[in-house]
Amino acid sequence: MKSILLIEDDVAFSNMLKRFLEKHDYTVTISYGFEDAKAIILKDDFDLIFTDLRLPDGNGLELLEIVKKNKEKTPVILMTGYAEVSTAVKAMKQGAIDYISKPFNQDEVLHVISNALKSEQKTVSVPKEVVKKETRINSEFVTGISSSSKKLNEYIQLVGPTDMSVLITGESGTGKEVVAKSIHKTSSRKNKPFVAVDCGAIPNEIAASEFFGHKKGSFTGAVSDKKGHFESANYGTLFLDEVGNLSYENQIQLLRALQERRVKPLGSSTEIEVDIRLITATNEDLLKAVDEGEFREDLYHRLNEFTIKIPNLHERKDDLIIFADYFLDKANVQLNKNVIGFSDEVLKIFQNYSWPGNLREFGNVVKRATLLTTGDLIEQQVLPMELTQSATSKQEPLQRKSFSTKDNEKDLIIRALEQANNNKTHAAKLLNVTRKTLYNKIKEYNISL
Ligand SMILES: Nc1ncnc2c1ncn2[C@@H]1O[C@H](COP(=O)(O)OP(=O)(O)OP(=O)(O)O)[C@@H](O)[C@H]1O
Repeated sequence: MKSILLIEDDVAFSNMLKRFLEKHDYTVTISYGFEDAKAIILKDDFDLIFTDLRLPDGNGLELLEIVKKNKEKTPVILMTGYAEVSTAVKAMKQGAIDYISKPFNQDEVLHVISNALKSEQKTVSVPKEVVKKETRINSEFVTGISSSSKKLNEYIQLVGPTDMSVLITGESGTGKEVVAKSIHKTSSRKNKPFVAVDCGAIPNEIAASEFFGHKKGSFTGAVSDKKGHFESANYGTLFLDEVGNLSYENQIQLLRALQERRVKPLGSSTEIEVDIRLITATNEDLLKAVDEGEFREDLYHRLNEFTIKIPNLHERKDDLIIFADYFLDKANVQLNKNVIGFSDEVLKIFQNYSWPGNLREFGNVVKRATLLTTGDLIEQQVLPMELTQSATSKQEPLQRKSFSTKDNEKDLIIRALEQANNNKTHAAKLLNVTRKTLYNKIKEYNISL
């Protein structure tokens, strides 16, 4: 498989071109800027370099010079705007093998590339950089390029290798669990278990048994021995999501287990030593809960050795295209589709939407749109209404005060869940009730999800 280094700062365009070329059996590495491309060129070998003439921090002609000096045999094709053709011709005199003016069509680009490769018979192995990038795409974590994403990643890299307890805050669907996993993966515990527990989903009465386990017969319904989450996560990381939902009694039990580093399953007389790293997450204001006496201050400080706040998606607009692309890749694999990219209108709609459900909503929107797309590009028609409706025609608010009759209540819950793509935290927020109340209501009305 021939390898191409594609250097282009237009994220949407480069990602689309990458996917198109990959469809035609090329391996493509993208670089968005001059300095980054220079480092890659010096480090790895490619069969072809395909670069834009104008880059935010340099230009294609300088890159051409670097290639000619260091990787003399690698052919370089320049992409130019219409008015820059004369510069491109000059570039060819300096050693570029060809140029192509934008906008170009798919046949043109394939033709130019295959011609350039034919004239250069040298084959190089797939560079390490490519393998690394491919695994990044296969991984569950996208780093992003916005300044808030860079900061987020810095924090993960900084706190990951330590054993500090991390409290992750952020609205529903912003990626708290994904960040927790990423911290685990950068720690020395990475080959040990990562156990995620949704505290909002555990009824108060069984929380102790869930956390610490139980012995058969220790209470009615304990039909066999059960390992608790602490024991399951031993030597690894325990991630407690929605930690603010723990009852006061459960908070005391949790604090004790953390301080003593041992747990006792219900009905057992033996304590088990546990060595876990704790990561917790909340989308509530825990400090306010502390002030109001609902969350123990000592536990709060024990959990909060380091805090990471994840920004909302609308604060990470520079990352939108990268995430869109990541979710599209994922959806293509899951749905066995081969959609190449997004129309310009769709990208504009993505930029203008407020994304109340954050990355979870974005992933769901892209997946649904991928399923509905029959051509190469995702078009506006396959987007859900709430994205295409004008910002002024807001949906009827779903407020708790509307909870009146039972039928009305059930109906409201179903609507909220639909609107929130079955994200219970988001649905609870729309209804202005706690997540716990929502769980209880879902159970009470037997609502299937
Ligand atoms: N950095 C990221 N890279 C890739 N995918 C991400 C990233 N952040 C979030 N996602 C995706 O967004 C969705 C929501 O992420 P996650 O479940 O971690 O959010 P959350 O904040 O824990 O939500 P909740 O508060 O509802 O529990 C998931 O599908 C996840 O894969």
